[in-house]
Amino acid sequence: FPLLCGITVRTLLPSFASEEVIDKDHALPNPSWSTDLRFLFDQFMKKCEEGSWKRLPSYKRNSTQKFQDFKTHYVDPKLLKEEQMPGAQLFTRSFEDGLGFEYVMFCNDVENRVVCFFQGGPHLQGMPGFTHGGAIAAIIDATVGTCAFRARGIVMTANLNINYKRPIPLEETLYSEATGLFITLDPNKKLT
Ligand SMILES: CCCCC/C=C\C/C=C\CCCCCCCC(=O)SCCNC(=O)CCNC(=O)[C@H](O)C(C)(C)COP(=O)(O)OP(=O)(O)OC[C@H]1O[C@@H](n2cnc3c(N)ncnc32)[C@H](O)[C@@H]1OP(=O)(O)O
Repeated sequence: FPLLCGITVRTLLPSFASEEVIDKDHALPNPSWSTDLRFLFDQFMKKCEEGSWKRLPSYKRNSTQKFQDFKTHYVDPKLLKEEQMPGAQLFTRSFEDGLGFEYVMFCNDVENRVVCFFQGGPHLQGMPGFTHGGAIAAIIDATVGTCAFRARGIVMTANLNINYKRPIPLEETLYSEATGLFITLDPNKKLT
């Protein structure tokens, strides 16, 4: 699946403590967003108005029909009892505003494309001053996975290759490249 993944990374001071709100759409600007991230967001919102692109909302938990189908068809119900994982939430949305993954995805379903604009917060640090490679992998996986999911339905990552061309320094904008293999799940096979 073709992917255009723009990654904007900068580190921020932890000044935006917010109450956890599960149902809030987090793929919208908040005060921690850099000028770059805001600029890219505004550019793609204009494309949305023209009709070719759509902004994807993002929540800490997912209750879409396909997500429910995944749980129903592929996962042992014993693993999914709400009382056994009351705090479960989407990894990339499990930080307070500004501290972790700040991102927004836009999709173009005609062209099978998803673009993600991402800003890493201070809790994603790896080597001092740089974004952790695992955090970069996570956001790429989520982006390519969303693209595959929209094109083919319920998929899981079988393989992800990332070229970390340079460490991502703080306060800079740059691009990473990746390829991934996503397998459409067999409805006759349980995962566990
Ligand atoms: C998941 C979507 C839920 C709904 C989401 C709803 C809304 C979206 C909201 C948020 C989006 C967030 C997006 C997050 C994306 C994150 C994705 C992940 O991180 S997934 C987690 C990591 N991945 C895994 O845990 C997968 C573990 N592996 C497996 O479970 C299995 O290996 C498998 C990938 C399911 C494949 O197993 P299966 O039995 O189904 O298939 P086969 O093994 O028979 O293989 C089929 C076919 O593919 C070839 N294959 C398999 N693996 C590879 C590989 N690594 N490299 C190359 N080829 C591979 C295999 O040879 C077979 O080929 P053939 O048919 O020709 O024989």
